[in-house]
This record gives sequence, C-alpha cells and structure tokens, in this order.
Amino acid sequence: MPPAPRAERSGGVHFLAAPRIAARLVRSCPLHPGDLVVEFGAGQGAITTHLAETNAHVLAVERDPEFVRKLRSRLADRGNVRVIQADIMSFPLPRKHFSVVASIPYALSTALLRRLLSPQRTRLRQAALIVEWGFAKRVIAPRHLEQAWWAARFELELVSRISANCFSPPPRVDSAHLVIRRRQAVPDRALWTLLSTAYRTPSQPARKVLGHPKLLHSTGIDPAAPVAKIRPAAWAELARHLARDRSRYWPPLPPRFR
Ligand SMILES: C[S@@+](CC[C@H](N)C(=O)[O-])C[C@H]1O[C@@H](n2cnc3c(N)ncnc32)[C@H](O)[C@@H]1O
Repeated sequence: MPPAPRAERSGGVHFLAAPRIAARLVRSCPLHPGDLVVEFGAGQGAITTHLAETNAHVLAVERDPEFVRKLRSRLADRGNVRVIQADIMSFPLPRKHFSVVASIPYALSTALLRRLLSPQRTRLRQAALIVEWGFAKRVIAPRHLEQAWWAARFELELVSRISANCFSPPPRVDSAHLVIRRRQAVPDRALWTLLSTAYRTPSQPARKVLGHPKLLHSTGIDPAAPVAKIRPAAWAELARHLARDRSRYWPPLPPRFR
C-alpha cells in the first residue's frame, strides 16, 4: 500500500524545521552519558537526533506508527535511543530520575506538565520544552494554586521566543523555549499547606493570610502585598523556614498529588 500523503499523515503536527533551535534546546538541558531523558512526541526526529549525540539514554515516545517506524530505522545504529510507540498521557514515567526534552503538542501542554510537575514524588530533574508562547507566559507567572505549586518546586525559565516560521507547517502562534529545573529540596507538606491556604484568598495581603511579618520580610516578601504576587522562590524559602519547627504538623497532600 502506498504511504499516506504527508499532509494527511502529519495533520495538525508542526515539525521543528530549524536544527539550530533543536541544538539549543538540547544544550539547555545538561545531560551526561548514562542519564535518562524522555522525549515526548518525537515525530520525525528533529530533536531526537540531537539527543542521540549526548550519549544519554533516550526514550523517544511517539504515538504515530509511521513516525515510529521511520525514526527506528533512522536511528537504528544509535544504541542509546529507544523509540517507543505510546501515548504521552499513559506512557509510564520512569521511576528513576529523568530529564525531558521535547516539542510537545500544544493541546497536551497542561496535562503533560501536570503529570510531570504535580506529583509529590515526581522524579523529574529538569526539562527543556518547546511550548506555545502564551502558555509559557502563563506558567512562569502562576495565578492558580496548581501552577504556584509547580513554580515553587521547579524554577521555570522562559528562555526565548521561537517564531512560528521555524516550524513546518507554521502554527498560527509563536512558541517558546521553556526550561524547568528542580529547586533545592522544599518541604512538600509545609509548602502545600501555605499555598493552599493562600490561594483561597489570593488578593489578601500576605501578612493577613500567613502571619509571621518578620519572617515574611526576611524571605523577601512584602507583608502588605497580595499573596498571589509572592515570587515562587520566596514560597519555597518560606516553607523551608517554617518546616524547621519540628513541633508543627503539616497535613498530607491531597491524594491526587501523592
Ligand atoms: C509538535 S510535534 C513535534 C515533533 C518533533 N519532535 C519535532 O520537533 O519536529 C508533536 C508530536 O507529538 C506527537 N503526538 C501528539 N499527540 C501525542 C500523544 N498523545 N502521544 C504521543 N505522541 C503524540 C505527534 O504525532 C507529533 O509527532
């Protein structure tokens, strides 16, 4: 049977057509030989080929059987790359520490970040992602509880804007290069208690919701500022300070995050 026409095969898929951007994306996620890195939505391998060069163990996940077949044959001589036909949303995440480098389908951005960043025991160390520009702007300035949870435990850096013309076919909007790095350990239960309390009344002054005005000052938080304006790193610092008091009880996280 002749292969399906390309436009039909790749319907809705925007392939990265700028090798320098793929190279920069991979460089922004430092990998060492033997590290484990997952690429979600490997497509035709625009990023996978650069990942293969790092000598990390690469798990390239792709749903489309035709892309999988081609990519397997293209990378057959790379013993460090496994191309796996699977759905991003059900692919079991590694149990050991891992990194992610990927240009993810726009429609799955929130769901994938939720899988990677929300669980208390996530093994994600770092990620370098291409995501929709507007999505990147929203996650680096969290307005909601779950995003605040992500940002307090992981540093989210918007590295650059990527023009739609760097993709084939070009999407309607620009994309962003987003880098995610796990912060120094944060006591999860203390952090969750602070955030879930604060985000019930996000426009209230920090002093009123959280108390401890001196501690707020010393962690760089303006006690008069609304809680929703507190920087993610300051939340992490505040949780570390409060958790030092061993006499305090911090309730467990909701089951969906455990
Ligand atoms: C934005 S493209 C990126 C392709 C390639 N990495 C690149 O940069 O050119 C997203 C890829 O994700 C794949 N994809 C979409 N939904 C998926 C899913 N639920 N599970 C696995 N792969 C999926 C598409 O087939 C496509 O190859």
